[in-house]
Formats: sequence, C-alpha cells, structure tokens
Amino acid sequence: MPTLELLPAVDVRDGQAVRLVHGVSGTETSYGDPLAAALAWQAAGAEWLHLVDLDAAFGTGDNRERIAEVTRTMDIKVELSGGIRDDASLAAALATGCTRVNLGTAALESPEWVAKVIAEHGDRIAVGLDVRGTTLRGRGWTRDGGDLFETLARLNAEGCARYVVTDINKDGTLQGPNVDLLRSVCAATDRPVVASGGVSSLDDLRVLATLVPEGVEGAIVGKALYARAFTLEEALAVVSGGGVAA
Ligand SMILES: O=C(O)c1ccccc1NCC(=O)[C@H](O)[C@H](O)COP(=O)(O)O
Repeated sequence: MPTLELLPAVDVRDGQAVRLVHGVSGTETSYGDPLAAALAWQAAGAEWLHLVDLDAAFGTGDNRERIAEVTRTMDIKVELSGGIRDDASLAAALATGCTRVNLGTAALESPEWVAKVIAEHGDRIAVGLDVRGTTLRGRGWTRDGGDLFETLARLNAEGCARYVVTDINKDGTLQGPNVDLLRSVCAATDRPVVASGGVSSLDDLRVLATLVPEGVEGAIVGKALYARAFTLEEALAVVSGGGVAA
C-alpha cells in the first residue's frame, strides 16, 4: 500500500524562515536561515520540501532569489508556493528546477490562465485550496474567493493533477488536521490530495496515513517540526510503517 508522503515546510518572510498562526501576516515567529532549515529537513531524510514565499503571497515583495537558491541547492523534490499568479512568476518558479508549483489566488481570480497552464504543464501544477469552512481564500488568505466544491469541480474538469488542501483555521495552531474537510475533498475528486495545516503529533500523522486509500497522498508539516513536537526522523518512521510507539 502506498505510504503518506511528508513535506516539511519552510515559509519565507523577509528572507527568514518563519511560522505564522492562521496564515496571518504579523504573527511570525522567526526560525532563521531558510536554507539551513531546508538542509536540516533534507539531512533528516525528507524526500520533499514545501517552500513558501510568504511575501509574494501577501503582496509585500518577494523572496525570489532566496527561494531559487534554496530550490537549486536541494537534492530532494521541492513544491513551491506563494504568489505564483502570472506567466512571469510561473516561469521564474518553474525555472528554479522545482518539482511542482502550487497555485492559489490565480485559481480563484484567473481561471482561464490556470486552465491554460494546467494544460501546458500537467503534473507540475498543483492547486492550493485554502479554506475557512468551505469558502476559499486568496491573496495570502486575506480575501474570499468562492465556494470550495464549485471550484474543485471546475478544476477537476480542467485536468488539475493535484490539490493541496489547507484549513486556515488550523494552520500554525497545532490543533490537528481537519479530517472531515480532507475526506470531503477526497470524495469530490479522484486526484491526489496533500493535507496541510494543523499537524501537531505523530498520532495526527497516523490518522492522515489512514486516509491514503481515500486519496490523501501527503502531509505538509510546519509548526510541529519547528516546535519540536516530534522529529522528522520519527515522523518518517511513522508514515513508512516503522516503529515509533504511540
Ligand atoms: O502556501 C501559501 O501560499 C500561503 C499563503 C499565505 C499564508 C500561508 C501560506 N502557506 C502556509 C503553509 O503552507 C504552511 O507551511 C503549512 O500549511 C503548514 O502548516 P502547519 O503545519 O500548521 O504549520
């Protein structure tokens, strides 16, 4: 049976690795150099890195050079997110050599462009479905962007390869993932789903691993790793069926 992929997160604001609470600008806790953080997750055995340009997402500038440097340095797969909304930002993101990009706001505000780039780039494009309740949020999660399930149906029809689903109310809070939300998204698509936001414990990862047969392919983990709730090595052992006791 396939195992749950783990994607440790490095969110970059003003050149630093940070964690936010509910994705709200101004709630940052800084964790230093993003490249050092990314290399630490790679050294611990990660196969993926989830790398976010928060300034680009919020429209407060960008960390494009830093993000490109981190992506180029990694030997592992990188998923890039944050502020990828037009041809120029998409070309810059793909040129870093990342494995795939995650489009958020563009999927809400520029549906024709998103359909075009899905057709052009296939599996290299994922769409981030960032929700409060069942309402999507764009522009760094600051603006409403329509109904989750209507948008999901449209993106399914356009051939979107993968969804990254975040419950904003859980993000950065260590309150556990929103399993009901993940299940309902999996029921509405046959594409793989990456779960994001709220993972707090190895037990949360065990629960997410039970959703693999329903379509959950991976889990992004941020705050829990930075807060040392568990180590990445322990998390990888859990999702590979290895023996870290509950
Ligand atoms: O991904 C984005 O584009 C984004 C935009 C605005 C605010 C936050 C954004 N992403 C945050 C993340 O992807 C988190 O790293 C991830 O959900 C991990 O959450 P947690 O494990 O709860 O720290």
